[in-house]
Amino acid sequence: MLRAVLKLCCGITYPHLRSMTGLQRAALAAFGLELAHLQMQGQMPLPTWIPLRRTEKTEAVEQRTSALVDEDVFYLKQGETALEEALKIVESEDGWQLETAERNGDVIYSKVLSGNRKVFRLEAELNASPEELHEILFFRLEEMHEWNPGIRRIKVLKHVGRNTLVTHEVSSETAGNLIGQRDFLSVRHSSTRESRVYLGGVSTRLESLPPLPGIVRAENGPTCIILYPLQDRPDRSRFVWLLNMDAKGWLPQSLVNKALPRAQVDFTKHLRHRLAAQNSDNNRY
Ligand SMILES: CC(C)CCC[C@@H](C)[C@H]1CC[C@H]2[C@@H]3CC=C4C[C@@H](O)CC[C@]4(C)[C@H]3CC[C@]12C
Repeated sequence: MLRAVLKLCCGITYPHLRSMTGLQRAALAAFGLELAHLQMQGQMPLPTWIPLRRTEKTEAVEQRTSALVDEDVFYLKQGETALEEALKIVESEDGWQLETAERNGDVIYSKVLSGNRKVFRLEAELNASPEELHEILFFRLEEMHEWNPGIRRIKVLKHVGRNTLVTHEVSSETAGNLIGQRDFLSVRHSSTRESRVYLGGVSTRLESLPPLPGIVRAENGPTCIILYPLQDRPDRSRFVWLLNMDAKGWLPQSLVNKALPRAQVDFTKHLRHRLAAQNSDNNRY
């Protein structure tokens, strides 16, 4: 019954949704996200394509659990593969061109992959150890909007073990973003090897979170961040970030190719401020 009512509502509202603007769209997007979360927490019925026999409860629960386990394995594999593929790109030696060299020593190289996708590799030194950055950039992902105005919000939709996440990321409409608001649905995976931290990610799909009205769903190809401790200063890190993004929407490629390295520079600037704030807190107490 509830499902029928929901379907009816969707049908009736569809033409109006298409003509919505501004705040209304944002409200609707938030509503959609909440529904998706309810569904993930099992407070809403699963879609009909999961065969559940409602009369035999235990069997239903078992089926649901095994479906989730398959799903977990899927995300885990997707995350690991993304990291491997991104590392191959970032560690490839040929075809990189210097894009920008900032006064503070940060550099961005770019490279055109087959299929004409331009990817960007930022290299910087940061005033924090790889573990501290791992904490900020992975385990405390949902706090990112607090220190980075380029991000509207990040929500972890699913945890698979400690090192794999499914996340929904929404960029801001403002803050030097030439391109307009985008959202991303990603699987993110982290791993640690010999005091280095690797963060990988790629766009993924989730039936319960289709693109939101009014926000263009962009796509991440395999991307990664590598955090190396500096040999003589283990409290500092070398930060290497591969940005591999299809911003989608009808935009001139030249505009996108300017906005992406700019977004990397901005991101790094905000990350530095975040680290500086943390360091001054530590000195105070
Ligand atoms: C220019 C327009 C299209 C996009 C601007 C926003 C970009 C720069 C934002 C949107 C989503 C953001 C990502 C969201 C989540 C993560 C995972 C984290 O572990 C490292 C940072 C990283 C990878 C962010 C990097 C910056 C990011 C890609």
